[in-house]
Amino acid sequence: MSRPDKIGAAAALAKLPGWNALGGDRDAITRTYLFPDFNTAFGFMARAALMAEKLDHHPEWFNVYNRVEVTLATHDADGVTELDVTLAAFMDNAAHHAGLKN
Ligand SMILES: C[C@H](O)[C@H](O)[C@H]1CNC2=NC(N)=NC(=O)C2=N1
Repeated sequence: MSRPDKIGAAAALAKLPGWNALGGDRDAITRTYLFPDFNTAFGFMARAALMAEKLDHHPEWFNVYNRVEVTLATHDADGVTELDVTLAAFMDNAAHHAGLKN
């Protein structure tokens, strides 16, 4: 796949309410989702995983019970690209369908 162009966290965040810059010296975006329970959290992760495979673009994430912390960046571009915006928007939609609490 062709290498996507870096747009940077600030440009991505303008399109993604609810997301934040990771901070530090790394160009990445982050969001924490809270679900009713583990079942809904893991259902969300399963949907996101299938889309990640389809896009060949994968999240960094951490799950404890009903909480899923997600960080997105495009490693090949050393920062945030439109691929991250696409995956983030998909995850937001999936999270709302899964019963997002926050
Ligand atoms: C070989 C494979 O296509 C690449 O390593 C893909 C896989 N998933 C990826 N995911 C993310 N987030 N960034 C990448 O640069 C990336 N590259």
